[in-house]
Amino acid sequence: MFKDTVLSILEKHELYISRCLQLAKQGTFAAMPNPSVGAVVVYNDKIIGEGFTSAYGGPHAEPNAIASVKNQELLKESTLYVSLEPCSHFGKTPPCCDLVIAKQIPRVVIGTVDPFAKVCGRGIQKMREAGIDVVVGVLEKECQESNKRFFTFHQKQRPYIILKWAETPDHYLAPLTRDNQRPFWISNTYSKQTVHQYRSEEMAFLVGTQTVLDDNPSLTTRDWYGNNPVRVYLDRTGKIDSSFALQNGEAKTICITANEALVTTENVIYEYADFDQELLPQVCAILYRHNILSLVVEGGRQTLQSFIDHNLWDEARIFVGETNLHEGLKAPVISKFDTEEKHLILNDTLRIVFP
Ligand SMILES: NC(=O)C1=CN([C@@H]2O[C@H](COP(=O)(O)OP(=O)(O)OC[C@H]3O[C@@H](n4cnc5c(N)ncnc54)[C@H](OP(=O)(O)O)[C@@H]3O)[C@@H](O)[C@H]2O)C=CC1
Ligand SMILES: Nc1c(N[C@@H]2O[C@H](COP(=O)(O)O)[C@@H](O)[C@H]2O)[nH]c(=O)[nH]c1=O
Ligand SMILES: [Zn+2]
Repeated sequence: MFKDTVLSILEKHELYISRCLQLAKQGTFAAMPNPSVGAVVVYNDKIIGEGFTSAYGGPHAEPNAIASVKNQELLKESTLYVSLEPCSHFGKTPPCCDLVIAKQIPRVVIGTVDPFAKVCGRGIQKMREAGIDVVVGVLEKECQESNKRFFTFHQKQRPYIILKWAETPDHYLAPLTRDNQRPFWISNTYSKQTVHQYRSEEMAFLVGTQTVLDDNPSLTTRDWYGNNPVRVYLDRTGKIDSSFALQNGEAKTICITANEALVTTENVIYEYADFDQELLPQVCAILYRHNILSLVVEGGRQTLQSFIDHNLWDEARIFVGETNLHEGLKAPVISKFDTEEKHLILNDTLRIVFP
């Protein structure tokens, strides 16, 4: 298709990095906490090899792309395109930059530098020192966006934070009074299934104390495929005991508390915080220590509003149901945001808002 078109070098670079980004999407959730990367090998304007990051612990995109090239001799005259700088450290796999050097690939085009402190330019430097022609910064913003959880984690030392709640069209989160320890459902069953899909995609879900007391949530992935997220809840004094679902051992669970008499059990890891100081920076530091790249804050109102008021959010997913409540607990308010998408889920509207 492109044979008869004369593409500038930059257009070619952008074309192949775009393909890397398409490939990277295939690995996004399985690779976490690793970034998902795409790589293509190009010989004489033709793609001869492709790869993306395997599930966590498996080979990275570059070895996968290189291994897919049938005639390995052609690597010596090819260009490797990759959406993130090839790694230079020994993690679960050996450094990708060493493989690129060993295969004598003469040119490498990189989307963006790796923000991870152990790499961060070292992969590029090592390849240049080996005589490889390295170009950096093609579709840089798009490449960073494709690994937004990983970039937020390394650049801000906190997880990528998604706020999520369901509200009525008249902006209520829950009725005023409750007579059982179950959630009051505002959104429909397909929205609920969507939330369970989110639970399989993001690394942790957090709720406030009152939500645990009122709803007794499980925060598990029951209505979708995949793993349960890490469950996190706030419990300053220690009101939540083993009768609550969050302590049933179904998933790794972290309780953030001020009560140092609470000791970690098989089912709950207690992390201590000073609730007289700003709590949320402490929550972020604890989750960073647990290597949690993404967090969904599920409620309730006070907890969500405190993340909003501290500007500690990267995305909000708001499910708007179809039935008014007329009175109740008011939904959180985001008074300023940059962009908004709207999707229909049967009669619910899903608003996705970015700061
Ligand atoms: N429609 C929906 O999507 C959802 C609805 N809900 C509903 O929301 C209701 C609960 O909301 P709400 O009453 O606002 O309670 P929360 O669940 O937000 O819990 C509030 C409590 O958590 C602790 N806490 C929260 N944020 C902070 C902070 N920044 N610093 C220190 N402590 C903090 C405090 O505990 P302490 O006072 O002990 O220090 C506070 O009283 C429930 O009825 C539930 O059904 C909940 C989730 C989602
Ligand atoms: N009521 C309400 C939600 N409530 C959220 O879901 C939690 C219950 O999770 P689980 O016990 O795993 O099903 C509950 O504590 C609260 O955080 N979510 C929604 O998508 N729509 C809704 O209408
Ligand atoms: Zn690598």
